[in-house]
Amino acid sequence: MKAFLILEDGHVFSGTSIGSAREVISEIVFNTSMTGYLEVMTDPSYAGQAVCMTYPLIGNYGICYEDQESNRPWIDGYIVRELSRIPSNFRSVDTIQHFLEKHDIPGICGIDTRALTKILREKGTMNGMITVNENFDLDDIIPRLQKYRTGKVVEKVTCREKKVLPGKGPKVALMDFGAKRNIARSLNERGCQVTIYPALTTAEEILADQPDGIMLSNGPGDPKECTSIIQEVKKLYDSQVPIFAICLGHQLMALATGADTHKMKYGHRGGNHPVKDLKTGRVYISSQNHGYVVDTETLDERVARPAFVNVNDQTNEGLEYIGKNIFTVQFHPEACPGPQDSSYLFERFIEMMGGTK
Ligand SMILES: NC(=O)CC[C@H](N)C(=O)O
Repeated sequence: MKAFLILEDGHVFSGTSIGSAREVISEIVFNTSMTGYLEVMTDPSYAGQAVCMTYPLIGNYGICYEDQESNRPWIDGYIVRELSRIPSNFRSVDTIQHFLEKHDIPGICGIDTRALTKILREKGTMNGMITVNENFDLDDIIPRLQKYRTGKVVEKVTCREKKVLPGKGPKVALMDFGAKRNIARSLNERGCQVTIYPALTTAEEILADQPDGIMLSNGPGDPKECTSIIQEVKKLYDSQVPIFAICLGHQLMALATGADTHKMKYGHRGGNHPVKDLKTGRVYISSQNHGYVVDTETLDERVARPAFVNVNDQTNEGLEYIGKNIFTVQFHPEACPGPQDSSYLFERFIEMMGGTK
């Protein structure tokens, strides 16, 4: 079946429908990872976005459920050049086609993803529609695309109930704003007892459980949409409990302590983003997925100082909070997909909490 990707600037790509035939409007972003497509699809930070994979052949090693970063795919739509017809992998239990269909997620294949990516890089991230309706009316669709806003998405992806992963080491409270599974796993396999809390849990409730440390997770959407969560994060900042935050968590801590964030032109999504540790000068290759960034000019130097910078575009990649046991990163030390260069940061967090007991 034919499908179309219509961008809000009027570009139309024609390809073949994959997954569900449902029509969807979403923000269109691109990801440059060469592997790890299932981790991307199931990363809750993509809720509210349709993802174009720049790697030209997707699906060749099938779907291995144990690689999922959450219990379902969260992308609004999927855009690929070529979908592998014959996945081959001894661990594979499904195909992308079936996986998307099962979760009612539409997609399009057979389009020039390189041309699409160039448009997004030149004009910036924009909204788009994936549809199988051949009689679409651009005059009707374009104003709808221009008006569309993603809105609040954290509430949609967070867990419904508190959950404990037992461990003999430090007790970590993990705030689930749409956490990738490998954050809890990275802490748990280093001995931590991890309690995962729904995003709207109050600071009082978390602190009453007396955690040794608090982990603020990644998550979808504009950080400024998380108004009530930001107030709770401020209370966590005011407590003396060590805090480590990743991506959305990093942005929320910055907003909670008076700094500002803004939307980037087309964001960072992929597995090869170089970040430099400003203390040591050492560069790590990191996994990234974000469209917003902390404005370093708005940082109060008495509150926080930049700890990491992106080597490609000099944007902020991490903060260290002055006089506090708090550090936060914009990139993903939990990888999945992507390089594991920065997984040592979980060990740094454990040391901040007093080490393994
Ligand atoms: N992976 C994340 O946590 C992303 C954070 C935020 N939604 C952004 O796009 O910048």
